[in-house]
Amino acid sequence: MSEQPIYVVGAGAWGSALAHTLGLAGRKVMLCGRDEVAIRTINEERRNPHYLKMVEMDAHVTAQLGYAGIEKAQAILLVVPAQASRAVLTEIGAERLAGKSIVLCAKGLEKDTLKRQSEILAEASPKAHAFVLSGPSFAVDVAQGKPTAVTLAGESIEAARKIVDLLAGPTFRPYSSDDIVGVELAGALKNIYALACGAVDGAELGLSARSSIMARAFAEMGPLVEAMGGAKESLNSLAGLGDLTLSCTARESRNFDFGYRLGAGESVAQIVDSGAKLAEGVHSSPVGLALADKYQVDAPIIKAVNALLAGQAPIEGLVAQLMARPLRSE
Ligand SMILES: NC(=O)C1=CN([C@@H]2O[C@H](COP(=O)(O)OP(=O)(O)OC[C@H]3O[C@@H](n4cnc5c(N)ncnc54)[C@H](OP(=O)(O)O)[C@@H]3O)[C@@H](O)[C@H]2O)C=CC1
Ligand SMILES: O=C(CO)COP(=O)(O)O
Repeated sequence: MSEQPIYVVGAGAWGSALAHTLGLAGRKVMLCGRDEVAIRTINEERRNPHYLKMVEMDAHVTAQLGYAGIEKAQAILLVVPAQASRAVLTEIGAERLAGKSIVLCAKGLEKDTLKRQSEILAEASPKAHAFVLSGPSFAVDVAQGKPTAVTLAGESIEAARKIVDLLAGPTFRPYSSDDIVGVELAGALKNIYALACGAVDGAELGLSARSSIMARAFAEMGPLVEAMGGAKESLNSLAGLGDLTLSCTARESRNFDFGYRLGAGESVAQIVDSGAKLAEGVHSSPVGLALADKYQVDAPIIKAVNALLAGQAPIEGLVAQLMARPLRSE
């Protein structure tokens, strides 16, 4: 029997980049999208007309509308925005996902429910096996074959290693972890902090201020991760420190860019109305704050980002408030 394809659900920037890199590694891939023109163009012209247009999609990748045949997938990568995951999993259906390895690639927390991606999967298909892919990885870099290392978490190291072997390629190197909670929180929270660091840059508060926010963000994450059942040590990883560093320093990060524009004086509405790309942190910020409240963890930077998004204060005022907090040891 010929090799069953890996299904990649979501033909946006990250889904297309992952499909292409898996194809380059010799894997058979089915890329599932919802846009007819994109599907046709990928199959006929080997490029996604909406995302990463410069990339010639590897010949191992086929695209299709919807999820036909997904029950036979070797593994499934879920690569839609965090707020869309539940609807997509529900549409695919619990039965077709049962017993399958599902690699959750979104870096976000669900609004209203405060759920992580693996919790959403457990509700949508209790018999599916959750894995989490996270770490410093811009789609454009991965798609262009630039060297990238990421974290792949599963219920156990042994389980994670099987998926690592399936996804690894010459330029894409996953490291295994058994801390699903820590890894998915790291990915979601770094987007909130990227908004803060972007705003600091946009307001020209200086590189020293930006690094201070990054370091304090790293310290802020630990107690929340631990309170929610993850391991603080998981933050010393590609998914933790690695992604925080990338997203908090690069204008290529959509979250950083969104924050930058806020810091430079635009409002959330202006940025959204201008057709800004997906910035997961905008949706995850209120969830992060609610979780910090729920677990009684001090999270002044997440609080500040929420105030910034709500238009309650400019970043300059919020940083001044952070500077006025009681002095203490690190
Ligand atoms: N881009 C990156 O560098 C990285 C992104 N990620 C994470 O991956 C996730 C996806 O990001 P990314 O691919 O960049 O985002 P994009 O905005 O580039 O793409 C999102 C894709 O999901 C599709 N989609 C949106 N809503 C639905 C829905 N309800 N049902 C079906 N499909 C839907 C979109 O379809 P349509 O085009 O038709 O709107 C689009 O193809 C995010 O959580 C992000 O944080 C993680 C690492 C790197
Ligand atoms: O997660 C990412 C890089 O690791 C992509 O970041 P943005 O979603 O901010 O562009």
